[in-house]
Amino acid sequence: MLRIAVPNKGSLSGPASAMLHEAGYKQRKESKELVLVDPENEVEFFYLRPRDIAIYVSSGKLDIGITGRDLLLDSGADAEEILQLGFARSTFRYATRPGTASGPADFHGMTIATSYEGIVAKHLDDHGIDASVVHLDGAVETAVQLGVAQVIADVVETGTSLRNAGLEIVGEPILTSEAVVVRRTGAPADDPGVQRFLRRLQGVLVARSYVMMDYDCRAEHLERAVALTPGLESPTISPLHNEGWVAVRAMVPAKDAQRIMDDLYALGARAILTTAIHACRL
Ligand SMILES: Nc1ncnc2c1ncn2[C@@H]1O[C@H](COP(=O)(O)OP(=O)(O)OP(=O)(O)O)[C@@H](O)[C@H]1O
Ligand SMILES: O=P(O)(O)OC[C@H]1O[C@H](OP(=O)(O)OP(=O)(O)O)[C@H](O)[C@@H]1O
Ligand SMILES: [Mg+2]
Repeated sequence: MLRIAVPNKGSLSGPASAMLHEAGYKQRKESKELVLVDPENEVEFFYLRPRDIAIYVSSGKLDIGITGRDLLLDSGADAEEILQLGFARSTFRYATRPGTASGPADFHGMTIATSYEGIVAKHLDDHGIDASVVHLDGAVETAVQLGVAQVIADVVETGTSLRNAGLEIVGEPILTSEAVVVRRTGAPADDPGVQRFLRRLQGVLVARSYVMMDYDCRAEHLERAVALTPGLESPTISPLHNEGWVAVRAMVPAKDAQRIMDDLYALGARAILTTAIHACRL
């Protein structure tokens, strides 16, 4: 049975469970459940603190886990990401009060507050910056106001938390993060259970970002129409009862669907329909 670590709290928890549910797995009904067996799908889910997940996976006690890239890197655990999941997207950045520093090179002798000590210590070391790091569990934006640090390093999504604390970003992003699937570094890549799990999640990712598009067009416009809807491999073309017309079916990126429909219409295509994809295996 495949043993999978799932975040039990925080920003990753809800979207991770939703994605697993969409992939056909049983998910816990109550936030107090710590382990859930899904015998039909031959998997066992362990609900763990997001920060601990890479450590469990690197120990080999669990086969794979869902966590944030930033948490994986911060842990220093011997684990690697094998699939990007597209949620909990953020950047990791330094911030200060305006006028404190124009770049990380100015941090010499300052104190930096963060919940991600591993990432910050490595970044400072890599750039030869001699600053102290103070570890805080959360709400690090307040550390400057309370005089615990002159600089913070934290997760930034919209920047609202920084603005509310009167802070501004300094320097380039230290890293960009999103939810990822991790496994122990060098674990066999061809494990059939892991491969099946990844295919299911990839199916969800595709179903979320593509729609199916159908339309009719005159045969003489087919090449130009197909250039707009090339599909993932190649579109399906079927003859219509009306001579000189064909029906086309292709997957298109959901975000482009309306623009493509406009362009197809302008080309003379008609009966243009888009439908949601609920699940797929490519
Ligand atoms: N506002 C946010 N937007 C996007 N991703 C976020 C946000 N806050 C945290 N994350 C991501 O969530 C993961 C951190 O999860 P974790 O549960 O430790 O923290 P949290 O979501 O801040 O919850 P908590 O309230 O328990 O601190 C990281 O991968 C981080 O990049
Ligand atoms: O750029 P924003 O959209 O404001 O999002 C970033 C904030 O969200 C998270 O905080 P969270 O609310 O989880 O609290 P925490 O700092 O205690 O973890 C993160 O730690 C930042 O503080
Ligand atoms: Mg947080």
